[in-house]
Amino acid sequence: MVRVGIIGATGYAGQQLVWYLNMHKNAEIKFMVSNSYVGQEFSEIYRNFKKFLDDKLIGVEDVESKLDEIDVLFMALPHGKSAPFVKLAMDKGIKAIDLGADFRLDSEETFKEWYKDDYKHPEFIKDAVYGLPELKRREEIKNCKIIANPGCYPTASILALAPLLENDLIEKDSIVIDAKSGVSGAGRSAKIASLYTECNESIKAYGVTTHRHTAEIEQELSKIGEENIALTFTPHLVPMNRGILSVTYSKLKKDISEKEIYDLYNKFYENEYFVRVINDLPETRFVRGTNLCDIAVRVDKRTNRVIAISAIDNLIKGAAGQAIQNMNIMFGLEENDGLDILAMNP
Ligand SMILES: NC(=O)C1=CN([C@@H]2O[C@H](COP(=O)(O)OP(=O)(O)OC[C@H]3O[C@@H](n4cnc5c(N)ncnc54)[C@H](OP(=O)(O)O)[C@@H]3O)[C@@H](O)[C@H]2O)C=CC1
Ligand SMILES: CC(=O)N[C@@H](CCC(=O)OP(=O)(O)O)C(=O)O
Repeated sequence: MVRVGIIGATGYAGQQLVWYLNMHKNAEIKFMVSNSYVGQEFSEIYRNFKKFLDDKLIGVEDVESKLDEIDVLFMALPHGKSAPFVKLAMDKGIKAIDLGADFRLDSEETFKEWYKDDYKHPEFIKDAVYGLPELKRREEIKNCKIIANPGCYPTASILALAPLLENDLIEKDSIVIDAKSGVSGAGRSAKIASLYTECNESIKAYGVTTHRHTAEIEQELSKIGEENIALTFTPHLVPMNRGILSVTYSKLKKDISEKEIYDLYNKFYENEYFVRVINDLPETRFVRGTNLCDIAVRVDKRTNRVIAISAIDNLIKGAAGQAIQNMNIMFGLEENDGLDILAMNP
């Protein structure tokens, strides 16, 4: 049994972690931490858990004394807030999985440029592994102390583009990513932009040229493509609760058929339980509630562009599901333990 603690259990990503871990046969939730609801039952905040998980939430000041009870500490906190808890976990020799961005970027300068903040504990960057298992990082994930769990848009976008770069099929300065997210991606805290009246019956681009996920996507794609990649990433907010659709465009380097590209995608993802390379175009409703990522590709012969499209659930493959997938690898469990769920549709 893997014993876990969750800080930020009351946020959207945190409650999704709780949902999956609560029914994970090989994991046991030892404590859940909140900032605003200390002393209340978890099921008072998320009433779908009533009778199934009524444990009381503890405060951040109690975390240190509870670390002896767990094997791994999950953090689903605003940026910059996880690093001090990671330090506590490292001091106790406990593994840490951060759903935020505190250890995702390899360079302190890049972090400062995109997050307008300093890395809180840069001494741990070397110990953190970017936890996207489908990039063939399982050995590193298994042996590391800290998982920097990828962001939601980066997960969808990197998985869509990785086989093209691995096979050197595209011009590296030609990548454009047009991605759309449901509103839960913005978290549960009150913000005017997330109000029903602000986002219902409307769609908008935001963070154009400035979204911090650009750096994360560039970092990981540059490693696969073995050269520095700069790309255009434009996120959009759409009026649905969850889901990300990432539509990527890049210029092909050579004449290659759609069928040949599909063969390369199928080979790249042939042993990946959570990636489905599909012929139909991905839709968020078919991955909703799951840890799956659906991917399809099309070639536009007129422009010689390849369009790779992916769909994920931002809270699951884009956050909590991926974090549990990483935990499963770290603790030698089956990778799909507790995550073997299909979308309920309609
Ligand atoms: N939403 C998503 O789709 C995704 C989110 N993530 C990442 O996961 C993390 C959490 O995001 P999300 O769940 O959306 O955010 P929410 O705003 O929904 O939740 C934030 C959580 O952090 C807690 N918190 C806030 N401030 C503090 C503090 N100073 N000390 C301790 N706890 C604090 C809140 O506690 P309380 O409720 O008690 O106030 C809450 O549990 C972020 O880093 C985000 O980037 C990653 C991928 C996808
Ligand atoms: C719709 C929406 O607002 N989405 C969030 C992405 C949240 C996320 O997962 O990213 P991090 O973990 O890197 O914060 C945003 O664009 O900021």
